Amino acid sequence: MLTVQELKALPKVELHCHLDGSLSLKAIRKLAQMAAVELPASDQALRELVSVPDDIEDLLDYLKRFDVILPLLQTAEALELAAYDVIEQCAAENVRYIEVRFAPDFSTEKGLSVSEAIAAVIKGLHQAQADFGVESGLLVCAMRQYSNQRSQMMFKAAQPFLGQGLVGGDFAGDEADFPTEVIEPAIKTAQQLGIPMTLHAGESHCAHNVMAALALGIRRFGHGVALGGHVDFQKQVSEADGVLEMCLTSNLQTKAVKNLASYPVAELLANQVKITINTDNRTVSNTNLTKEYDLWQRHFGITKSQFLEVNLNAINAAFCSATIRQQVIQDLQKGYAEN
Ligand SMILES: O=c1[nH]cnc2c1ncn2[C@@H]1O[C@H](CO)[C@@H](O)[C@H]1O
Ligand SMILES: [Zn+2]
Repeated sequence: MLTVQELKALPKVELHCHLDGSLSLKAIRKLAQMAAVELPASDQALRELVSVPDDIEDLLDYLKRFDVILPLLQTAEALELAAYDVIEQCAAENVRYIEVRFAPDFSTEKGLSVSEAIAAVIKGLHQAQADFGVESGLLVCAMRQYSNQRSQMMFKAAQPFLGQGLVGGDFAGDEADFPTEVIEPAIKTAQQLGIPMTLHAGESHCAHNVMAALALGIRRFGHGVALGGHVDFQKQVSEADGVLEMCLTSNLQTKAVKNLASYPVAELLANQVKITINTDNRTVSNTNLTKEYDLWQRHFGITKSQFLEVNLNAINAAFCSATIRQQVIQDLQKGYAEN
């Protein structure tokens, strides 16, 4: 087994990380100061406020934790600082490329436009790239519980940022009550606008949401853990070269799986489904990528050469440019040979 230090040093690629769920306590304090919001004085109390305990009920319960952070992300300055903060954390665990996602519609409460919100996050990502050398791309999340019209407006406002830092789109939020069929019109609009799409699907015991997304031409699935036990579906995903953005700690917390033993890693690997390892929300889930890798090696016996494969799956499925892809593949191969 690799030590935590060795895991931390390995170059990594992450495809599934929410900006609003991944802020350091230091950044949260700074943002609260900027928004004139009072926070608990002790870091322990603050962590309890912004992270989930183990005994939450489900995804909707999990999503309530974002209510503390979102009021702090209502200005361009705040969003820029937040994006910079997430990349700073990624640099500390040698992430070479990351796709960071957020919902612009959640940052318009105080009059910021969707375009201004996106521009601010991209500015923070670019500044951090210059300072820390971590390549990144932005994904905009539409929310499943919003109307198709609202999501379509968001994607239209986002589209001009493609090639300027924006690399794709997503749907997050309440998957159980708003299945893929309901959001299909907005997905199609995004695709017509040329926005590469990933989708939270198969997170809330709804394997069919993955299949519905696959039928729409989508090849990246946030979580996809509900495919466990559905061998036919797994084979279809594998044949279509689909990739799962798996987030173990988050899935245990939201009860997407009952326990570690029922996490379908062996099954997915046996059926050649490509998987990637991600945090989902560093702060809300109280994790980081190194911790996730450690869980994967401890509980599923994933080896160093499999970690390389997982990272190659990620960079090959990433919505980055060919130049970045080549550079990151080189970094991965060099890093795994050396470490
Ligand atoms: O695991 C998840 N499943 C579904 N939605 C999520 C998850 N994590 C975060 N969000 C939602 O995505 C928004 C934009 O980042 C967050 O505000 C949260 O509501
Ligand atoms: Zn997510």
